[in-house]
Amino acid sequence: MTAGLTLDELTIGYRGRRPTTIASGLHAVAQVGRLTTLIGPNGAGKSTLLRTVCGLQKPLSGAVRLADCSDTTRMRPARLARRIATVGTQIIDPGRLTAREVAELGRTPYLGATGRLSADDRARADWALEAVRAQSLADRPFHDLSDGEAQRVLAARALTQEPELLVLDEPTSHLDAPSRVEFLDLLSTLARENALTVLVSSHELELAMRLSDAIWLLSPDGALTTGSPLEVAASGAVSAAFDRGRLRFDPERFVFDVQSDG
Ligand SMILES: Nc1ncnc2c1ncn2[C@@H]1O[C@H](COP(=O)(O)OP(=O)(O)OP(=O)(O)O)[C@@H](O)[C@H]1O
Repeated sequence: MTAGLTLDELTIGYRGRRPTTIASGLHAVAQVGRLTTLIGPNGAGKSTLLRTVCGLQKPLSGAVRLADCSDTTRMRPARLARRIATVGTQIIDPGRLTAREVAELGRTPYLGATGRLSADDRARADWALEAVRAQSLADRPFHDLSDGEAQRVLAARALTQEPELLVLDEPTSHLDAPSRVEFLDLLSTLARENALTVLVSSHELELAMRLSDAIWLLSPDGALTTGSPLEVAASGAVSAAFDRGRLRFDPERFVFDVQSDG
Protein backbone atom coordinates (compact mmCIF):
# COMPACT_ATOMS: atom_id res chain seq x y z
CA MET A 1 0.00 0.00 0.00
CA THR A 2 1.25 3.48 -0.82
CA ALA A 3 0.45 6.62 1.11
CA GLY A 4 -1.14 9.12 -1.29
CA LEU A 5 -1.84 11.71 1.39
CA THR A 6 -0.35 12.13 4.85
CA LEU A 7 -1.33 14.59 7.56
CA ASP A 8 1.87 15.31 9.41
CA GLU A 9 1.41 16.92 12.86
CA LEU A 10 -1.25 19.07 11.24
CA THR A 11 -3.04 21.74 13.23
CA ILE A 12 -6.04 23.35 11.52
CA GLY A 13 -8.05 26.40 12.41
CA TYR A 14 -8.44 30.10 11.85
CA ARG A 15 -6.19 33.07 12.47
CA GLY A 16 -7.51 36.59 12.70
CA ARG A 17 -9.08 38.61 15.46
CA ARG A 18 -10.49 35.52 17.19
CA PRO A 19 -7.97 32.75 16.49
CA THR A 20 -9.54 29.30 16.70
CA THR A 21 -7.87 25.91 16.72
CA ILE A 22 -10.21 23.25 15.32
CA ALA A 23 -7.93 20.20 15.67
CA SER A 24 -4.27 19.89 16.51
CA GLY A 25 -1.41 17.48 15.90
CA LEU A 26 -3.37 15.40 13.37
CA HIS A 27 -1.74 12.28 11.94
CA ALA A 28 -3.47 10.29 9.21
CA VAL A 29 -2.72 8.49 5.96
CA ALA A 30 -4.99 8.01 2.93
CA GLN A 31 -3.83 5.26 0.59
CA VAL A 32 -3.45 5.42 -3.18
CA GLY A 33 -6.23 3.53 -4.99
CA ARG A 34 -8.61 3.81 -2.04
CA LEU A 35 -11.72 5.81 -1.21
CA THR A 36 -11.28 7.47 2.18
CA THR A 37 -14.34 9.15 3.68
CA LEU A 38 -14.13 11.91 6.28
CA ILE A 39 -17.10 11.84 8.64
CA GLY A 40 -17.92 13.85 11.73
CA PRO A 41 -20.82 15.74 13.31
CA ASN A 42 -21.81 19.23 12.14
CA GLY A 43 -19.16 21.79 12.96
CA ALA A 44 -16.45 19.22 13.77
CA GLY A 45 -14.17 20.76 11.12
CA LYS A 46 -14.48 18.54 8.03
CA SER A 47 -14.59 21.42 5.53
CA THR A 48 -11.76 23.18 7.36
CA LEU A 49 -9.64 20.03 7.11
CA LEU A 50 -10.45 19.49 3.42
CA ARG A 51 -9.68 23.12 2.55
CA THR A 52 -6.36 22.81 4.38
CA VAL A 53 -5.52 19.56 2.56
CA CYS A 54 -6.21 21.25 -0.79
CA GLY A 55 -4.05 24.26 0.00
CA LEU A 56 -7.07 26.61 0.00
CA GLN A 57 -6.42 27.49 3.64
CA LYS A 58 -3.11 27.66 5.50
CA PRO A 59 -2.67 25.28 8.45
CA LEU A 60 -1.82 26.74 11.83
CA SER A 61 1.16 24.33 11.82
CA GLY A 62 2.32 21.03 10.38
CA ALA A 63 2.29 19.67 6.84
CA VAL A 64 0.09 17.89 4.30
CA ARG A 65 2.20 15.52 2.21
CA LEU A 66 1.49 13.88 -1.15
CA ALA A 67 2.95 10.54 -2.25
CA ASP A 68 6.40 12.03 -2.94
CA CYS A 69 6.33 13.73 0.51
CA SER A 70 6.01 17.23 -1.00
CA ASP A 71 4.02 19.57 1.24
CA THR A 72 0.83 20.98 -0.33
CA THR A 73 0.72 23.80 2.21
CA ARG A 74 3.89 25.25 0.64
CA MET A 75 3.04 24.58 -2.99
CA ARG A 76 2.28 27.31 -5.52
CA PRO A 77 -1.30 27.34 -6.84
CA ALA A 78 -0.23 26.40 -10.40
CA ARG A 79 1.59 23.31 -9.11
CA LEU A 80 -1.25 22.41 -6.75
CA ALA A 81 -3.72 22.52 -9.64
CA ARG A 82 -1.78 19.79 -11.46
CA ARG A 83 -1.73 17.50 -8.45
CA ILE A 84 -4.97 18.04 -6.52
CA ALA A 85 -8.47 18.42 -7.92
CA THR A 86 -11.24 19.57 -5.66
CA VAL A 87 -15.01 19.69 -5.88
CA GLY A 88 -16.70 21.94 -3.32
CA THR A 89 -20.26 21.96 -2.08
CA GLN A 90 -21.39 24.87 -4.27
CA ILE A 91 -22.66 24.21 -7.78
CA ILE A 92 -20.78 26.73 -9.97
CA ASP A 93 -22.39 28.99 -12.57
CA PRO A 94 -20.28 28.78 -15.72
CA GLY A 95 -22.59 30.91 -17.89
CA ARG A 96 -23.56 29.31 -21.22
CA LEU A 97 -20.95 26.54 -21.22
CA THR A 98 -21.99 23.01 -22.12
CA ALA A 99 -21.23 20.11 -19.79
CA ARG A 100 -18.33 19.09 -22.08
CA GLU A 101 -16.86 22.62 -21.95
CA VAL A 102 -17.11 22.58 -18.14
CA ALA A 103 -15.26 19.25 -18.06
CA GLU A 104 -12.62 20.71 -20.40
CA LEU A 105 -11.97 23.51 -17.89
CA GLY A 106 -10.09 20.82 -15.96
CA ARG A 107 -7.29 21.11 -18.56
CA THR A 108 -6.62 24.76 -17.62
CA PRO A 109 -3.47 23.99 -15.54
CA TYR A 110 -1.89 22.32 -18.60
CA LEU A 111 -2.71 24.84 -21.34
CA GLY A 112 0.03 26.82 -23.01
CA ALA A 113 0.06 30.56 -23.74
CA THR A 114 -2.56 30.19 -26.51
CA GLY A 115 -5.01 28.59 -24.08
CA ARG A 116 -6.02 26.17 -26.86
CA LEU A 117 -7.07 22.61 -26.11
CA SER A 118 -5.18 19.87 -27.94
CA ALA A 119 -6.82 16.67 -29.21
CA ASP A 120 -5.35 14.93 -26.13
CA ASP A 121 -6.94 17.53 -23.83
CA ARG A 122 -10.33 16.94 -25.45
CA ALA A 123 -9.88 13.17 -25.28
CA ARG A 124 -9.12 13.41 -21.56
CA ALA A 125 -12.34 15.39 -20.94
CA ASP A 126 -14.33 12.84 -22.97
CA TRP A 127 -12.76 10.02 -20.97
CA ALA A 128 -13.69 11.76 -17.71
CA LEU A 129 -17.30 12.32 -18.78
CA GLU A 130 -17.51 8.65 -19.67
CA ALA A 131 -15.88 7.64 -16.37
CA VAL A 132 -18.61 9.40 -14.38
CA ARG A 133 -21.30 8.19 -16.78
CA ALA A 134 -22.13 11.68 -18.01
CA GLN A 135 -21.44 11.35 -21.77
CA SER A 136 -25.13 11.74 -22.56
CA LEU A 137 -25.02 15.18 -20.88
CA ALA A 138 -21.97 16.42 -22.81
CA ASP A 139 -23.75 18.77 -25.24
CA ARG A 140 -26.33 20.13 -22.82
CA PRO A 141 -25.95 23.61 -21.29
CA PHE A 142 -24.47 23.11 -17.83
CA HIS A 143 -27.00 25.41 -16.17
CA ASP A 144 -29.89 23.27 -17.48
CA LEU A 145 -28.64 20.19 -15.61
CA SER A 146 -30.19 18.93 -12.40
CA ASP A 147 -28.00 19.32 -9.30
CA GLY A 148 -27.18 15.60 -9.37
CA GLU A 149 -26.19 15.74 -13.06
CA ALA A 150 -24.15 18.89 -12.45
CA GLN A 151 -22.33 17.17 -9.60
CA ARG A 152 -21.29 14.32 -11.93
CA VAL A 153 -20.02 16.83 -14.52
CA LEU A 154 -18.01 18.66 -11.84
CA ALA A 155 -16.48 15.32 -10.87
CA ALA A 156 -15.58 14.87 -14.57
CA ARG A 157 -13.93 18.30 -14.58
CA ALA A 158 -11.86 17.23 -11.56
CA LEU A 159 -10.82 13.97 -13.28
CA THR A 160 -9.92 15.89 -16.45
CA GLN A 161 -7.37 17.70 -14.31
CA GLU A 162 -5.45 14.39 -14.01
CA PRO A 163 -4.86 14.82 -10.30
CA GLU A 164 -3.14 12.32 -8.03
CA LEU A 165 -5.44 13.41 -5.19
CA LEU A 166 -9.16 14.02 -5.64
CA VAL A 167 -10.95 15.83 -2.81
CA LEU A 168 -14.73 16.21 -2.73
CA ASP A 169 -16.67 18.04 -0.02
CA GLU A 170 -20.06 16.33 0.47
CA PRO A 171 -20.33 15.05 -3.12
CA THR A 172 -23.58 13.19 -2.48
CA SER A 173 -25.52 16.08 -0.96
CA HIS A 174 -27.60 16.74 -4.11
CA LEU A 175 -28.20 13.12 -5.06
CA ASP A 176 -31.19 10.86 -4.53
CA ALA A 177 -30.75 7.68 -2.47
CA PRO A 178 -29.76 5.24 -5.28
CA SER A 179 -27.49 7.85 -6.87
CA ARG A 180 -25.65 8.31 -3.54
CA VAL A 181 -24.79 4.63 -3.43
CA GLU A 182 -23.88 4.67 -7.13
CA PHE A 183 -21.66 7.77 -6.79
CA LEU A 184 -19.66 6.54 -3.79
CA ASP A 185 -19.24 3.17 -5.51
CA LEU A 186 -18.08 5.02 -8.64
CA LEU A 187 -15.50 6.99 -6.65
CA SER A 188 -14.19 3.77 -5.11
CA THR A 189 -13.86 2.21 -8.59
CA LEU A 190 -12.18 5.34 -10.01
CA ALA A 191 -9.69 5.32 -7.15
CA ARG A 192 -8.84 1.65 -7.69
CA GLU A 193 -8.66 1.68 -11.49
CA ASN A 194 -6.70 4.92 -11.79
CA ALA A 195 -4.36 4.68 -8.80
CA LEU A 196 -6.01 7.82 -7.48
CA THR A 197 -6.20 8.87 -3.83
CA VAL A 198 -9.80 9.96 -3.16
CA LEU A 199 -10.84 11.82 -0.02
CA VAL A 200 -14.49 12.83 0.39
CA SER A 201 -16.48 14.23 3.27
CA SER A 202 -19.96 12.92 3.88
CA HIS A 203 -22.90 13.17 6.21
CA GLU A 204 -24.09 9.81 4.88
CA LEU A 205 -22.61 7.94 7.81
CA GLU A 206 -24.23 4.56 7.17
CA LEU A 207 -23.39 4.64 3.45
CA ALA A 208 -19.87 5.87 4.08
CA MET A 209 -19.23 3.03 6.51
CA ARG A 210 -20.50 0.47 3.97
CA LEU A 211 -18.87 1.79 0.79
CA SER A 212 -15.56 3.38 1.85
CA ASP A 213 -12.22 1.61 1.96
CA ALA A 214 -11.15 3.73 4.92
CA ILE A 215 -12.73 6.17 7.36
CA TRP A 216 -11.38 9.33 8.95
CA LEU A 217 -13.68 10.30 11.83
CA LEU A 218 -13.21 13.85 13.10
CA SER A 219 -14.80 14.23 16.52
CA PRO A 220 -16.00 17.53 18.00
CA ASP A 221 -13.04 17.46 20.45
CA GLY A 222 -10.65 17.51 17.46
CA ALA A 223 -9.60 13.84 17.69
CA LEU A 224 -9.16 12.04 14.36
CA THR A 225 -9.83 8.27 14.40
CA THR A 226 -8.73 6.43 11.26
CA GLY A 227 -8.87 2.88 9.94
CA SER A 228 -11.12 0.51 8.01
CA PRO A 229 -14.85 1.04 8.61
CA LEU A 230 -14.86 -2.04 10.85
CA GLU A 231 -11.90 -0.79 12.88
CA VAL A 232 -13.36 2.69 13.34
CA ALA A 233 -16.79 1.28 14.28
CA ALA A 234 -15.23 -1.17 16.75
CA SER A 235 -13.21 1.63 18.39
CA GLY A 236 -16.44 3.11 19.74
CA ALA A 237 -15.54 6.50 18.24
CA VAL A 238 -18.57 6.57 15.90
CA SER A 239 -20.94 5.97 18.80
CA ALA A 240 -19.13 8.54 20.95
CA ALA A 241 -19.40 11.18 18.21
CA PHE A 242 -22.93 10.52 16.94
CA ASP A 243 -25.09 8.71 19.52
CA ARG A 244 -27.62 11.04 21.08
CA GLY A 245 -30.96 10.65 22.80
CA ARG A 246 -32.37 7.26 21.88
CA LEU A 247 -30.20 7.00 18.74
CA ARG A 248 -27.52 4.31 18.92
CA PHE A 249 -25.00 3.35 16.23
CA ASP A 250 -24.70 -0.43 15.74
CA PRO A 251 -20.99 -1.07 15.05
CA GLU A 252 -21.67 -4.44 13.41
CA ARG A 253 -24.52 -3.51 11.06
CA PHE A 254 -23.31 0.09 10.44
CA VAL A 255 -26.80 1.50 11.04
CA PHE A 256 -28.44 3.72 13.63
CA ASP A 257 -31.15 2.14 15.76
CA VAL A 258 -33.74 4.01 17.76
CA GLN A 259 -33.83 2.44 21.19
CA SER A 260 -37.22 1.83 22.70
CA ASP A 261 -38.06 3.47 26.03
CA GLY A 262 -37.60 1.49 29.21
N1 LIG B 1 -13.80 31.58 8.48
C1 LIG B 1 -13.96 31.08 9.72
N2 LIG B 1 -13.45 31.72 10.79
C2 LIG B 1 -13.58 31.21 12.03
N3 LIG B 1 -14.24 30.05 12.31
C3 LIG B 1 -14.76 29.37 11.27
C4 LIG B 1 -14.65 29.85 9.92
N4 LIG B 1 -15.28 28.95 9.10
C5 LIG B 1 -15.74 27.96 9.90
N5 LIG B 1 -15.44 28.22 11.19
C6 LIG B 1 -15.75 27.39 12.36
O1 LIG B 1 -14.96 26.21 12.31
C7 LIG B 1 -15.69 25.11 12.85
C8 LIG B 1 -15.66 23.96 11.85
O2 LIG B 1 -16.39 24.34 10.69
P1 LIG B 1 -16.45 23.40 9.41
O3 LIG B 1 -17.30 24.08 8.39
O4 LIG B 1 -15.08 23.02 9.02
O5 LIG B 1 -17.18 22.10 10.01
P2 LIG B 1 -17.88 20.89 9.24
O6 LIG B 1 -17.53 19.66 9.99
O7 LIG B 1 -17.54 20.92 7.79
O8 LIG B 1 -19.40 21.25 9.48
P3 LIG B 1 -20.73 20.80 8.67
O9 LIG B 1 -20.85 19.30 8.85
O10 LIG B 1 -21.81 21.52 9.40
O11 LIG B 1 -20.58 21.20 7.24
C9 LIG B 1 -17.10 25.63 13.14
O12 LIG B 1 -17.20 25.89 14.52
C10 LIG B 1 -17.20 26.90 12.33
O13 LIG B 1 -18.05 27.82 12.97
